[in-house]
Amino acid sequence: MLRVAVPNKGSLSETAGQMLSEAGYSGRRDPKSLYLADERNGVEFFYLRPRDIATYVGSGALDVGITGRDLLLDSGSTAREATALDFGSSTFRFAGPAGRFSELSDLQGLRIATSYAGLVGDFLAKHGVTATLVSLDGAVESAVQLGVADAIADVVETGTTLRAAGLEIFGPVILKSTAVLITSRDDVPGLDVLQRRLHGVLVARQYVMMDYDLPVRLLDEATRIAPGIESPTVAPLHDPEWAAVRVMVPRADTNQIMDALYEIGARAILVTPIHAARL
Ligand SMILES: Nc1ncnc2c1ncn2[C@@H]1O[C@H](COP(=O)(O)OP(=O)(O)OP(=O)(O)O)[C@@H](O)[C@H]1O
Ligand SMILES: O=P(O)(O)OC[C@H]1O[C@H](OP(=O)(O)OP(=O)(O)O)[C@H](O)[C@@H]1O
Ligand SMILES: [Mg+2]
Repeated sequence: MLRVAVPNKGSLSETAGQMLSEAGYSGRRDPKSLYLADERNGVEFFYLRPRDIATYVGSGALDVGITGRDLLLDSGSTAREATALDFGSSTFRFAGPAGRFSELSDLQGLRIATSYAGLVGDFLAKHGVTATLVSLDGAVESAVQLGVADAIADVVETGTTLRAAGLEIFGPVILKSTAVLITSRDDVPGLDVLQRRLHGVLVARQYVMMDYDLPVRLLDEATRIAPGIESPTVAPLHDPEWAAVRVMVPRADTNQIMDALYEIGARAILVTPIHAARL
């Protein structure tokens, strides 16, 4: 059985569970369960703290896991990123009292609070800055007001937490993070199926199916607007001058593509969601 680590709590937990469920795997009913055997799919799920997942996967105790790229790098584990999963996106940034800092070298000799000492320590060393890291478990934004640090380095999503604490970001982007599938071996039986299924979920979320009718002479022009993954499916209509076209388009571009197709003469343009995909 493939042994998979899944976040049991925190920002990544709910969406990771949803993705696995959309990929056809069983999910735990009790949010406190730490283990589930999905016999039908040949997979065992271990629900662990996201921060610990890279350690389990890197050691070989578990085959694959879902965690954050920032947590993977912070852990120093030998596990590697196999697939980016397109949720739980954030940036990792330095922040300090509004107006006080403008560049990385301003941190020389100061105290930086963070829950990601490995990641921040590596970044500072690479850029030749020496600072004292103050390791905290969370709610790092309060560290400056409370006087235990001069600046912080933390996850920023909307920036609301920073602003509320009177802080602003400065200096280079330390990391762009997202949820990732990690592994330390390529030869695990069942890993390819898991990856293909998760990729299918991403495709189903990122694309919609578009159907429309079009005069045959306009097919090339329409294909330039919506080329699809391989190429659109074209079927004849009873009227020999018209065709029915079916094509996948990126969900985010749906309305622009519909407008452009209508403009050149497409009619009966219909959009439907994709529930599952295997490309
Ligand atoms: N707004 C966010 N806040 C925190 N983490 C986020 C956010 N958006 C994405 N993430 C990602 O979630 C992961 C953090 O996992 P973690 O378990 O620490 O979640 P958490 O929401 O901070 O939970 P907790 O603080 O209760 O432990 C990191 O990879 C981080 O980049
Ligand atoms: O930019 P924002 O949208 O405000 O989100 C970022 C905040 O969210 C996370 O905190 P979390 O709720 O995980 O608490 P924690 O700091 O205790 O982990 C993170 O550590 C930041 O504090
Ligand atoms: Mg947190």
